[in-house]
Amino acid sequence: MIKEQEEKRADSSETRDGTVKLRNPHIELFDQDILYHIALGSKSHDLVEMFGDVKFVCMGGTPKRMETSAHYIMEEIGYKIPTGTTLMDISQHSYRYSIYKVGPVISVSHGIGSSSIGVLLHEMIKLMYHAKAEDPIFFRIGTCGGLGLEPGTVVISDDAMNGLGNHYYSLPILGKVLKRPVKLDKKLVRELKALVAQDDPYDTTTGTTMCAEDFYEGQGRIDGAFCDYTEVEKQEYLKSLVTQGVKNIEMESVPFSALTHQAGIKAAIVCVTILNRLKGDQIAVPKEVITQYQQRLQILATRYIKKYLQTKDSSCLLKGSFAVESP
Ligand SMILES: O=P(O)(O)O[C@H]1O[C@H](CO)[C@@H](O)[C@H]1O
Ligand SMILES: O=c1cc[nH]c(=O)[nH]1
Repeated sequence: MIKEQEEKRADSSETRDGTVKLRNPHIELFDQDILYHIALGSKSHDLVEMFGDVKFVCMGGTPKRMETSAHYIMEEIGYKIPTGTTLMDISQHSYRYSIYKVGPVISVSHGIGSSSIGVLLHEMIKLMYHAKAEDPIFFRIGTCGGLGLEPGTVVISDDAMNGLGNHYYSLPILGKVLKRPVKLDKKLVRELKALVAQDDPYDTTTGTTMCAEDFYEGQGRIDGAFCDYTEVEKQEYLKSLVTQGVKNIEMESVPFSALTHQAGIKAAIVCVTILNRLKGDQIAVPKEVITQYQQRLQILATRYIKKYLQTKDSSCLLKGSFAVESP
């Protein structure tokens, strides 16, 4: 009972008026808050006008995936931009991350690994705060290595842990290690699972995601530039992960789930396996197949977004960002 209550409380991302609260008293004292890596600022841009309607922030590793995803969402939610214009990368002048906006949905790339997504999360959370966006939900849609799963399987994370099996995000701050607990919204996991269609031609499962600090040795691969362990030791390690309920390995789940939880933002991670790590390390799947696999993530996230928009006031389908196409 107590556990249930705790879960309910922890699952609730809602602050009293739904806007994102910052746990940083300094920001309010600045003349302007410069969101350096996304090339936006609280004074240089009207962030409320630009992003006040945001309900979803979808993140994924590559700019191309997030641009494609924005186009897919645009099609699916029936969002129109003027003929002769195209979606534009709002943070193009940062040369770091790419941000697309389609009505109430932001689609943004986060690069590889904890520090890259960590920096972006600070700035996206602050962006939501400055924009006064209400109850935004964050999704990470990514690729991963599966453990005993058929390539192309979709994994909805219900927990995340680091390479030491810890369910917290540790970061050295002022010379001391700060640990922030990992927490994903259980209700959101259930809602996403409920959107899996019986005739989806692939499996969708839930489980713990391991977040590695590296693609090669950090994930126990034997195909990096260095390797000080044997194939047998690697297999033992991967099997021990399976016994801990780990379904997949990627590189951002821990900071993503810890920092969104810290900000009181509901968040979910949906990844597609591009290989079965119990069978090998090299990614031999053709790029076109990986692109098809990635569409499965867009499909699931978009089902959720559409359902949300159908049940809420569709007037949030208002503002986007587009650029005029050159003739
Ligand atoms: O496909 P993305 O979202 O980049 O996610 C996975 O792929 C990258 C490694 O190839 C890491 O970022 C990992 O988390
Ligand atoms: O094995 C994999 C595949 C994609 N991304 C990862 O981090 N690991």
